[in-house]
Amino acid sequence: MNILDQIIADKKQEVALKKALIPVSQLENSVLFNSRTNSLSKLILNSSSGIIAEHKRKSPSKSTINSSFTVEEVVKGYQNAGVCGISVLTDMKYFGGSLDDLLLARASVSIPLLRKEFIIDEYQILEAKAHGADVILLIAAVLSRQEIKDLSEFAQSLGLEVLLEVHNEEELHKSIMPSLNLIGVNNRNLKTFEVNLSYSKELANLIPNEFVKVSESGISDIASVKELQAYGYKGFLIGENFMKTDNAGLAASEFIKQL
Ligand SMILES: O=C(O)c1ccccc1NCC(=O)[C@H](O)[C@H](O)COP(=O)(O)O
Repeated sequence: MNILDQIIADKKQEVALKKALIPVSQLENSVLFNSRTNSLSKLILNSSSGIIAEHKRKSPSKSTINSSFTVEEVVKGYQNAGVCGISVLTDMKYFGGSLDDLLLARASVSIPLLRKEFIIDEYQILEAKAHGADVILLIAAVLSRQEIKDLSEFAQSLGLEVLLEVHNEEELHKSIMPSLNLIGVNNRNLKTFEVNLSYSKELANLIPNEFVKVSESGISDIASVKELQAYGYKGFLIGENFMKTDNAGLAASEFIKQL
């Protein structure tokens, strides 16, 4: 079993447990559930940098990245730096995140928040909305076309945008449909952890222009962003490069000033 299969097997158990503990009605009655959402895709299209900065404590590929920052200081630093949106990892076992992180982020900033999660069930989309997300992630490698359709349409019916993540041509072709807003190419192979920006470059022309193109993972220098911009990428999801420093917000600010 590769790491992605393991994460999904754990996630199925986690979701079943949470469904038994917290009823849908509780999520739907939460204060944030009926609040308005912000469009990440519009902000990216109107920005010159397109940076989506990630709150990431640890990862399966790198173990601990940073455990000393508070969520509030990271996300406020990112917002002050001028990022378009913030990705908040909510998986506890593999990334050290939680839905409380998302809630704290929502209380601290007004810019769009992406719930970075392994979404396999509508229940997790209701959780995302109830905890202040504006965007959800769907990973093509772990979902069928029908599941992507059902989950993305459900998210959009709640006012959430959808970032669909692919890693190869087959996943991209399977997934293209109108109920997506952004298409992200993950430069990290989630089964082997190999990182290579060539994945974004190879898929760039195959992504229809109506979707905002996002390049994800392994981005650590300005030259890479400029190169990817030339391939039509407007959004850049960056986690470790900022989180591994002493001041994630400052690192993001210095990065954006050079763009
Ligand atoms: O980051 C990992 O090791 C990882 C392993 C297995 C599944 C997902 C994983 N990461 C999720 C992400 O997509 C990244 O956190 C995100 O794109 C930012 O990447 P980076 O800038 O390289 O931290």
